[in-house]
Amino acid sequence: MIAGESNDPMPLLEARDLSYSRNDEPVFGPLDFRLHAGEVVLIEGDNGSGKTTLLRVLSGLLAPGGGSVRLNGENLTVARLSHQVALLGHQPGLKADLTPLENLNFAIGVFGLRAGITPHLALSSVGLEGYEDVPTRQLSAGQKKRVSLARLLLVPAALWLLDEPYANLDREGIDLVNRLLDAQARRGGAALVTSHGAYAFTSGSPRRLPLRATA
Ligand SMILES: Nc1ncnc2c1ncn2[C@@H]1O[C@H](COP(=O)(O)OP(=O)(O)OP(=O)(O)O)[C@@H](O)[C@H]1O
Repeated sequence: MIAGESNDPMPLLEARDLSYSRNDEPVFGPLDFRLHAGEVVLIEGDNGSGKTTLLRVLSGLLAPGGGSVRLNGENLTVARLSHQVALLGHQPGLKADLTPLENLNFAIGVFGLRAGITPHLALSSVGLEGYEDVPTRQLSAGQKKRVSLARLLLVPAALWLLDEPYANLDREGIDLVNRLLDAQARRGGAALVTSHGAYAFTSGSPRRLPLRATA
């Protein structure tokens, strides 16, 4: 039994005995953790400790080797994942030939749109006003990262899985990520964040989930 289980409100995300192995070699786990609405949790670990692999399992890209993941008390399904979980990976996940606006409209078509925001508003919130119609291939790495952040703002997912969201960003971009995480927590969402940087989510003192290389 996990400490505090009987008194806890329903967690947004719950992992029990979660593990992943590759070629019979353990990558992480078994892990038990819960993430509640309004929480940002930092996943910490050395290079190769399994942080990216964990996020890929939680986002449904990889099947768990063992254990279970529940979202709002229910087992993961592809339909639930696509509308409730947003993954920001190492790669920006954008079509290079499309403009930022076209990329965002594509994402809205697949994942839906959060109430009260538009693609133009999202792009201006991440400092990309004036870049709406530029082919994405012409953007810098940091500007592409900002388009990915605009996509997070647009989609209605309650759970954000952010893999090194600060990578390629300047100081102002780092502050932007922290403001977005704050806003996500305040509106009742939650986020799991991997980062090597000491600048990660400095608002309050976020809970930390340590991962250790198992091999
Ligand atoms: N596609 C793959 N094929 C085989 N092994 C892989 C693959 N991806 C990752 N690994 C291995 O799985 C382990 C965990 O990798 P993972 O990328 O999850 O670590 P990480 O904690 O995110 O690392 P980093 O801090 O360097 O980003 C490593 O030992 C890595 O070599």
